[in-house]
Amino acid sequence: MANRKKPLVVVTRKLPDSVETRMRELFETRLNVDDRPLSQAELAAAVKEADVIVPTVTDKIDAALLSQAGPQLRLIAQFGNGVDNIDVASAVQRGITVTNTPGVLTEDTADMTMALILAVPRRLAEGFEVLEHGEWGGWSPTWMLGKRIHGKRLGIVGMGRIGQALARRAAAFGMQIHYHNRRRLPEKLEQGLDATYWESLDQMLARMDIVSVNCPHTPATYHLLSARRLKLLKKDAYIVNTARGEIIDEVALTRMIEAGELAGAGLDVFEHEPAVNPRLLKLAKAGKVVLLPHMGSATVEGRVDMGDKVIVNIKTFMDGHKPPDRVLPSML
Ligand SMILES: O=CC(=O)O
Repeated sequence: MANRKKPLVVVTRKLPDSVETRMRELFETRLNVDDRPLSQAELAAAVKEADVIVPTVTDKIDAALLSQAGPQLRLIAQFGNGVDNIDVASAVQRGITVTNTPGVLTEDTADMTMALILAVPRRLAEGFEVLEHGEWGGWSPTWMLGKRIHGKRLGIVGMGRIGQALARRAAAFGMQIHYHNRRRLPEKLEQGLDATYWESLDQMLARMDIVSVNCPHTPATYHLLSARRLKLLKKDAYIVNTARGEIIDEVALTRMIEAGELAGAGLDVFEHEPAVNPRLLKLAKAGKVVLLPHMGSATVEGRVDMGDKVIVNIKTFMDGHKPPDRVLPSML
């Protein structure tokens, strides 16, 4: 650690105050006080010097960047659950450990998913807009009717922590829970969730009223909901995505909603963030989609918990132990 007593930890974005204070106490820390995202050149300068880098979902830590890392870089402690911004295999090959912050954003992300499941069929954004524009003519038996949630079939794609937390919420709203996952859940867990397993994603998609994407983005899940698969959905089905934009073929999805081949969508994530396809924005104006700017895990409590996890991972690693939230290529 190059004549330094404490490891140099470079943090790429502004983190909650309490997290930054604790980091300063424990490590030699370079923070990003004005929260401007770092360019690739600035990231390269950081990995040349840092013992530990703390990136987030918006930083591209690919093989090209890692090839510029100094030999002192030992740990990439991601502030976030998803690690699709990091070339984990390259990092591990170079002897760099990668960690993330699983678990602490499960409930918040499941809440946001449920919020979108409610918002799209029940036309929340449209209702708000009517009031905002002073266009409300009063209650009417046939005006602003949405679709009932109760009794509908929810198909969860990816039944990990967030998928399961969503299943518990949706069951409380009277929805029937279906899921597709690489591995079937243990029988007890599946029964506890009263969830129906579909080995075939295609077959599940064809029968659902609402489909929620809750799997990680990996090479295997890129465009998992391809144009072909989206066509399997019922014409009056809705899609919700709080995972990663890349899992759905966004152009195909947009085209299908425009053509009336799908009822609508609730999206918290996009294929080319922070850019949002203007055609999706147009569909939002028309009340067909509800769009949010990647807010799934955005709670004060969640972000502090994520920061605390990052600190535990760094401290444990620096103390010579295996950090609790190691990410291995075999897990992806
Ligand atoms: O999207 C946020 C995360 O993966 O933590």
